[in-house]
Amino acid sequence: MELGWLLWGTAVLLLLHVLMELSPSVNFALRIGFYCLLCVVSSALAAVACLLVNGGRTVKNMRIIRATVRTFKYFFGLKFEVKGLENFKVEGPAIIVSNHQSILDMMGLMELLPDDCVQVGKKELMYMGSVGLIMYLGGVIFINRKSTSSAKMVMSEVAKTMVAENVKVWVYPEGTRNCTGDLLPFKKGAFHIAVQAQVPVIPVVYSSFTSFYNPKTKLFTSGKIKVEVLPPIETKGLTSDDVTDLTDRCFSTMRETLFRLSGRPSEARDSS
Ligand SMILES: CCCCCCCCCCCCCC(=O)SCCNC(=O)CCNC(=O)[C@H](O)C(C)(C)COP(=O)(O)OP(=O)(O)OC[C@H]1O[C@@H](n2cnc3c(N)ncnc32)[C@H](O)[C@@H]1OP(=O)(O)O
Ligand SMILES: CCCCCCCC/C=C\CCCCCCCC(=O)OC[C@@H](O)COP(=O)(O)O
Repeated sequence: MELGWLLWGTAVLLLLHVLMELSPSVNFALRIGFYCLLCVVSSALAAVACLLVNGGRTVKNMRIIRATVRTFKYFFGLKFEVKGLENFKVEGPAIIVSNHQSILDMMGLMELLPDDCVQVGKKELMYMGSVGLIMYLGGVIFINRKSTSSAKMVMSEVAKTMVAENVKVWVYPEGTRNCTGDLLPFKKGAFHIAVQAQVPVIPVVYSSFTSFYNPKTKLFTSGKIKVEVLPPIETKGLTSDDVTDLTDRCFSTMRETLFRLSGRPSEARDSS
């Protein structure tokens, strides 16, 4: 009986392996499916650990989540080459902004995440079962993207609490995933918070995933991701009138860095 199961198991694994080799679509679906399964199962396990160790919703749980998610890269053959980590060492709170390419970004996020740092996420993520639960327990700030006024209210509250509680806040200023190898125009919420709280903005840039991950062409192989934490941009003395300029400056620096890290030629930069 047990030998029968073993043979069936081996046959199914072999079949999946052959299908993955033959078809990029099957390879992509299985690898993404496995990633989602890993997220769901690890979130459930991490949630139990968070509840046992810290008792409820607190940024301290991010340490447990970070340690869990950092193991994921080994399953997918992903390597991170990180530079500039010393730029996270600012006194007190800060706003961290980074580019957002895919759901795979959670691995890159946790690879770098400093202590006492929460992320801003869309409200819909809260309803993703154990994944929503772990985000809630880690202190993720959920915003309703369908209501500008409510999102702005939550962001303004964040500006106050991040100073009171001495936490850093990680925002994806593009506001959505974008896997084109370029940046979408930045939304200004993160920069408003930074100015309101008078805290620095720390830009983080991940090189383009397009050489190893592309949902359109069903590409998902192993790969190397270069990451750079850029020097903090001070906001002391800036007012709401300076937010547009601050946003534009940060966008230009990050775009330049993205192209450099991704090895994109300068003609391509100028023509886009
Ligand atoms: C194992 C499992 C893993 C577990 C991992 C756990 C980690 C989980 C990580 C989860 C990661 C999940 C990752 C994700 O889920 S990413 C998706 C969610 N994140 C975001 O959307 C963040 C970026 N978005 C913004 O910052 C937007 O601006 C918001 C959402 C705030 C509003 O967007 P909206 O599109 O509605 O409006 P608008 O941007 O056109 O702005 C309208 C006007 O308002 C002005 N304005 C804006 N804000 C403020 C303000 N605070 N005070 C005063 N004014 C403000 C603004 O300048 C503009 O005016 P003007 O300039 O045109 O005159
Ligand atoms: C009871 C319901 C059960 C539902 C189970 C759902 C299973 C979910 C499986 C895998 C989830 C892995 C996702 C990890 C977290 C990803 C966060 C993320 O990257 O969200 C995207 C968001 O930044 C921007 O959203 P859009 O690009 O605007 O869209």
